[in-house]
Amino acid sequence: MKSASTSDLTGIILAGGLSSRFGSPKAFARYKNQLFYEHARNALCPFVRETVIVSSVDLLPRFSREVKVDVIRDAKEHEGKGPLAGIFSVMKDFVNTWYMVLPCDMPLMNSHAIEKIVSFRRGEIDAVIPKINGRIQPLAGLYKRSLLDKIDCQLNSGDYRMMDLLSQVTVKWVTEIDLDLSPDVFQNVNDQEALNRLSSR
Ligand SMILES: Nc1nc2c(ncn2[C@@H]2O[C@H](COP(=O)(O)OP(=O)(O)OP(=O)(O)O)[C@@H](O)[C@H]2O)c(=O)[nH]1
Repeated sequence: MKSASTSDLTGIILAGGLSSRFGSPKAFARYKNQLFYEHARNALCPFVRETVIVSSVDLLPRFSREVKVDVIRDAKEHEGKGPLAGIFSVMKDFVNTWYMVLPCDMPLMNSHAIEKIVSFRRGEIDAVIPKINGRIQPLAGLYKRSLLDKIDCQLNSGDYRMMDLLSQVTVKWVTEIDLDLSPDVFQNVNDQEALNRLSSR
């Protein structure tokens, strides 16, 4: 895979949350001989200056033992506020122009998809967000650092919804046709049944 210019891009892997439906931390679930977070890391790697895993405080020791990339906890002021808090936390600590965000629970995600998504970045837009089979995928999108203050304000107001952020900013929506890939890539795994289905294909 040919790598694009990477200096203006930081990768974010969202790995906090409770994984209550899955029953154990999803980042450390296994698919095809790799842990879930490793699939995300490998997809991002060719295109980013660095990848940052953002997780809850209880998982930090486990990540630090296993991972040779940056791992941080959610910013204290927004802890427990969901994925938007994770994005905020990385933007705050790692200054860059663009952030390619992935959840830790999309093990079919690959570099081809990332290459396509980041190729849509332009100065005049705030985010590139996939709309796959008509379904918006805000956790697998590209976000501009200029959104940092807006995200902070929104989280402070008690509104943690990604869609409320996206409704206020300039978004380039991209479909599976624009991205030239199978919708399966965006399949996320929330429970053991979904993992079993994926593994038995
Ligand atoms: N950093 C961070 N990531 C989060 C947080 N909440 C969810 N995520 C991540 O966002 C993605 C989607 O999370 P969900 O599956 O909706 O929530 P979850 O808490 O992990 O799982 P459930 O308890 O089953 O709802 C996953 O990659 C999570 O690791 C959070 O508060 N902080």
